[in-house]
Amino acid sequence: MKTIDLISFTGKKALIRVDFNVPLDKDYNITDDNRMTAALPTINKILKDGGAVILMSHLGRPKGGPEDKYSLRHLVPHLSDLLGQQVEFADDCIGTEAIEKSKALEGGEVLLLENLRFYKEEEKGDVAFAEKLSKLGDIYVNDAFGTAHRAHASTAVIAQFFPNAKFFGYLMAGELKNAEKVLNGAVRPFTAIMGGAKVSDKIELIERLLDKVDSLIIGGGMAYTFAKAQGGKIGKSLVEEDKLDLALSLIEKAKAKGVNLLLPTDSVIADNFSNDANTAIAQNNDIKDGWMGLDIGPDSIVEFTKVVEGSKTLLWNGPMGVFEMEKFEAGTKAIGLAVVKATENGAFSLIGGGDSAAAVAKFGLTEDVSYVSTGGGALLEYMEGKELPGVKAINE
Ligand SMILES: Nc1ncnc2c1ncn2[C@@H]1O[C@H](COP(=O)(O)OP(=O)(O)O)[C@@H](O)[C@H]1O
Ligand SMILES: O=C(OP(=O)(O)O)[C@H](O)COP(=O)(O)O
Repeated sequence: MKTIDLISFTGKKALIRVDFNVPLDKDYNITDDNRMTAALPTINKILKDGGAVILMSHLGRPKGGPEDKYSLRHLVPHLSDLLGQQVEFADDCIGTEAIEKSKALEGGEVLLLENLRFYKEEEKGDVAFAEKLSKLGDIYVNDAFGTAHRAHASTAVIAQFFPNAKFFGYLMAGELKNAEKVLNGAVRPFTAIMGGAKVSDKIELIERLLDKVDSLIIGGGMAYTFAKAQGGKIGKSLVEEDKLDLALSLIEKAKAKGVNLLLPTDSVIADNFSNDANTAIAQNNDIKDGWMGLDIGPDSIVEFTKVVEGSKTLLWNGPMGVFEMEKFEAGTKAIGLAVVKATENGAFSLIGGGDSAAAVAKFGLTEDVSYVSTGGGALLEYMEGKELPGVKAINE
């Protein structure tokens, strides 16, 4: 793999695409800095070599012009703390200020550019815009795994201007290595745990995983589409009516391939979507009219936990319930603890997806699993077997 270990950055300016798309509260405090800390090893290696670092990123989804709430300026104090040195900031990612500040940058110094998505050219993958960005550095490094599934100017198009000077950062390399380990080098038994809101988001992944896993656990909101497809009464639980046939065919495929498919047998049900709702336990095929399933129930926890704890490779994408509300967090927490127990017993556990990472963090388990990916959509697409534009651009 073409990583930054192949070169020394002494006397060079590295232009690094990072994914600093971090959540901010209304006072611009960073509520989860995982994506920033994950990029530190790359930045520090280049600084240690004596190189200068120019960081570029997007933040949020601005509509194509500057908006203060999406300014990367808000990240400068925390990034300076993390690096133990003052980070310079340019009010624009191209133009005179960016050029002058990059030129003036000495080895060991760090410059952060303003949000790339303040230009609509970024998401359009505009070649002229990519070329302007490319002028700022001598070497291009892509460490933005979370954005690697986007064919944008800074993530993919820019690479053509560095035919002999484009590399993966350590975060990219680590993410790809771990995803590969699960997808093509899994020690058995291999269990995938899928959850979250919608089946439709994860169909392709489920289909592909049926060729790889020994067990597939399906929980969360998507489980009710399976329950209804099998003739169950699901009240007003989340359902995708147009995916009922697909759910049945996935059950059939699992059977044909000898995959142990586990669906919840019971649920924590509620009379409305709120932490103040009245709750009860119900069989998954017998949920009262007007009630909805918002977490897996106690019997399902026991069944799922057994399989998780006996696994040697685990891929977890999507929470088991509405873990953001205390009344519906038990299923996700129990599965998280089972993943940790399996990991302590030698399993490799990979957690992916923004909400799954948030759930693991909420229960304080981040340090106790093998790897929490910084990618949501990017990891899913990689696992589905798609070529990520950000990866392809470096490799070709
Ligand atoms: N039974 C359920 N009913 C409604 N929403 C659910 C249910 N179970 C989980 N969810 C919601 O699904 C969301 C996460 O789904 P998703 O985006 O697919 O996960 P990820 O970001 O980990 O890939 C969470 O906000 C969670 O509250
Ligand atoms: O947060 C991100 O992806 P994710 O929501 O899939 O985790 C990335 O920064 C990509 O952002 P985008 O989905 O606006 O292109």
